[in-house]
Amino acid sequence: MASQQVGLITSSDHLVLSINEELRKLDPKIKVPERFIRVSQDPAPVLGTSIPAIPTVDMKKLVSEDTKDFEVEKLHSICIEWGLFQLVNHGVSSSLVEKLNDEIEGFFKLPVEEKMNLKVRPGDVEGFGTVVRSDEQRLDWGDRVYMIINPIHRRKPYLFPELPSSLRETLEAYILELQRLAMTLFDYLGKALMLEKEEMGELFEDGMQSVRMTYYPPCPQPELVVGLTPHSDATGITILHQVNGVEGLQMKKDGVWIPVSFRPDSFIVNIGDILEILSNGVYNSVEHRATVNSTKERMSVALFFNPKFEAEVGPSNTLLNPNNPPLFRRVAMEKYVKDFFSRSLNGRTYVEHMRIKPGQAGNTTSS
Ligand SMILES: O=C(O)CCC(=O)C(=O)O
Ligand SMILES: [Fe+2]
Repeated sequence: MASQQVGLITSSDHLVLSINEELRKLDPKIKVPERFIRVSQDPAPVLGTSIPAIPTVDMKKLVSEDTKDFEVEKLHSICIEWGLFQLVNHGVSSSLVEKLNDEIEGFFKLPVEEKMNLKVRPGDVEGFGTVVRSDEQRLDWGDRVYMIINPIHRRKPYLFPELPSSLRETLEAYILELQRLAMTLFDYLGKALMLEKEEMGELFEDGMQSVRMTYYPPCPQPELVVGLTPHSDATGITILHQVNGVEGLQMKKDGVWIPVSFRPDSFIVNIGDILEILSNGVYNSVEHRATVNSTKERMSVALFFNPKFEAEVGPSNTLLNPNNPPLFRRVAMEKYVKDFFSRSLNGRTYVEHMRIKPGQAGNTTSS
């Protein structure tokens, strides 16, 4: 039987792409179009046997007087060694999380024409769809919507306010809960790094926050594609929730891809570029990617927590001394965001771009 091509929806300017709804009902004989094929992109092996358990941080232990010293130590070594952990006993109610799951599933099931009302506009990166920067760009096997959610005046009037009202309300409640959680985590990360007491709060309170919701359809040849290109997050921390329990996240550790398995009632927290820079390289902004499978659709929602737009990002002065000079340049947050948005997701390129090269001054801003 002749192989069928999977339909793609592109906007007239070819900036935006979304995988057609028909992917849901894919005939297993359908061949993956060339533009999705990524096999040779990252040949790092995937650990198949004796997969190490993803480390766990227990929020209850972190905040309890009796256990917090031990848990902060643990948090510190996990952020150095892994840059990623599952957060249990996070205190976000399971009924809110279940409601959010239903809403996100409902959103991705909407007719594509409705979702395209939220499509990324030319020159922008926020909205529904993937920005396609060149004809050669290989595409991810997923549909996604990305938007800034905080500060509120930075919300695009045609995005967050235009989400279906029940999704918007649930997401709003979830964002509030996760803001609280993220600030608590920043507080303990500051303790773990032995920063000045107010340093984390001043940087991240009322910070720039964004959300990405992603839908990964089943793929007839999952080994040929990726759901989300390998990347590190340009954030302080990211809190990821896997909507329908289907796994697919992988992280790179010591040059090897490790499947990230976690308790369904936990969140995955990962260290982003900004915390690697702030900690002067002590913490690791972990490279990760999403894989897909042949039978099950997968969905995730990631909340990204960044410093406030007015802040300057750079290694914390508390950590610097003549024996520990800055490893990264300083940059105004506003510029950092602009630079990041002008690039495609791709490995750890941005954090490496911020690294001071031998002979380079440490106080220059990113170019
Ligand atoms: O879907 C996932 O598991 C990963 C999502 C992610 O890494 C992101 O949105 O930045
Ligand atoms: Fe990510």
